[in-house]
Amino acid sequence: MKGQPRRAPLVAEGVVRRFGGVVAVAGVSLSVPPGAVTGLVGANGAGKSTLFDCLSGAATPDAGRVLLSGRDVTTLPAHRRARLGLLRGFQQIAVFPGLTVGDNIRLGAEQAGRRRVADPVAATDQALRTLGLTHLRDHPATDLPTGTLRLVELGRALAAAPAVLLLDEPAAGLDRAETERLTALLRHLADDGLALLLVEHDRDLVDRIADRVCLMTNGQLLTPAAPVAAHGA
Ligand SMILES: Nc1ncnc2c1ncn2[C@@H]1O[C@H](COP(=O)(O)OP(=O)(O)OP(=O)(O)O)[C@@H](O)[C@H]1O
Repeated sequence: MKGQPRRAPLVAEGVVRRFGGVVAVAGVSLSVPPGAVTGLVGANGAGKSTLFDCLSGAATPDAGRVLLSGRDVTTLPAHRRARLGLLRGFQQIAVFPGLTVGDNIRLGAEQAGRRRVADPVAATDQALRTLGLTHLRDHPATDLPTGTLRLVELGRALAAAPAVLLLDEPAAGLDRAETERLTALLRHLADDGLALLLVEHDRDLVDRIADRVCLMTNGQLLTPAAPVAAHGA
């Protein structure tokens, strides 16, 4: 993490989410600081995806609050949170195959709204450059390797100028070289100021990239802030 500590742009306070009798998230408090990678690990069914849903706006908590840069966004839907700088990537790759790589990424910039991204074309160019995809700008988003499609999806989030990025299994389906490239990229984004929360089953990857790791079990966070390593300090 660079410089002085800054206010965490994303904070969860006592978040609870139930499905009938199942308490999927049982009172989780968490802050996701800028300029750092926070890893979220835990066994299948621990509640990680449900917590992500509550943070991103895909689900509304039954209790507790979600704050984005100090603003209570607990009941705001995902697209409104995106306009405030909270973006999420999914485990399942979701690019639009009928569009080019550039147009897929530009969608993210457009959806962010002009108040957040004044120039969607420039934001698209910047994301393409960051991801090393400029040469594929006019390529249809079909017949591309999984690793490239993941980058396109990441590009859509980056073009929306996120302050907070939630990534669910971003390395799923990637080979070793692609995983290395993604790891370096995510680290670079965090060092640039992004608040990154990462759910990842590849514990080795988490330990290499994360500034701290939160362990979730039975809907609760066991280790809210265990330091792992100093990156770029
Ligand atoms: N839509 C749903 N309806 C009922 N129960 C659900 C629903 N979604 C999740 N659950 C339950 O909530 C608990 C937490 O699930 P969740 O998917 O959040 O865990 P997870 O840590 O993301 O697991 P995985 O690593 O397998 O994705 C589990 O007991 C799961 O069965």
